[in-house]
Amino acid sequence: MRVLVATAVPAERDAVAQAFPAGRGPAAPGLLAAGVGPARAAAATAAALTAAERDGAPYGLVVSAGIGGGFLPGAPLGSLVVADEITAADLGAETPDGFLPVTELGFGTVTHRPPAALVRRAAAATGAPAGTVLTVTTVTGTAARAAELRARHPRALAEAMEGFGVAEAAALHGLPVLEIRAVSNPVGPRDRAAWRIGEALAALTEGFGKLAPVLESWNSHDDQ
Ligand SMILES: O=C(O)c1cccc(C(=O)CC[C@H]2O[C@@H](n3cnc4c(=O)[nH]cnc43)[C@H](O)[C@@H]2O)c1
Repeated sequence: MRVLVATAVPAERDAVAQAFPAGRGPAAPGLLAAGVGPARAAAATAAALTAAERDGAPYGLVVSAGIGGGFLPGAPLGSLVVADEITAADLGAETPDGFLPVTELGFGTVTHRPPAALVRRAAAATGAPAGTVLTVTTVTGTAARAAELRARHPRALAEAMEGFGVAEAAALHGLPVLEIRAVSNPVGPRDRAAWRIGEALAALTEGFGKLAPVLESWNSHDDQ
């Protein structure tokens, strides 16, 4: 089964590629630097999936991967998290009584759930905790916003900007999705000096090294 790994930027794509030094073989995934943000990620991922189908080499699994912000204490700097829920945190409406997700307005979806057995295997192989990974269109930059997100999503381990878009594209193609994030910064007050992008990229490489046999051996029929 072919696997497509969609990152936001080339540095993340290259960090994943380093885990597959030969760049080929059964475990080597297709790699796509899809762009930043859920809309761009969805469009680029959908285009790649359509092209692969057209070329007679369809993908069977899509993985959203990259760096992200971590909610402490579950996801400290340099750690890895696996999403068991991929949730669009700001897709909805503000009301005087608080935020309403689009689902409560009668539209669409706000959460995609990766296959449970795949999540378990990915978490076991990497040693990463499994939890909700939020997709936001604005990087959290205040303690108040971090507290609001945590209150609405108590299981959240991390936030990033692409997972939900990648998951929407995968769902439109009838494919399962997984999201893996390496924590580059805490979710909270903006402190650019505290970002540890190099450490997070190294964690991404190490994590994909451990994930390779899981991706290679997994097929959707044995998800239980
Ligand atoms: O605020 C800055 O100075 C700054 C510096 C470098 C990068 C950024 C980004 O906004 C990168 C967004 C990019 O990285 C992912 N990411 C990483 N951490 C977070 C986060 O805490 N919240 C949301 N997204 C994050 C995201 O997936 C994008 O691809 C800013």
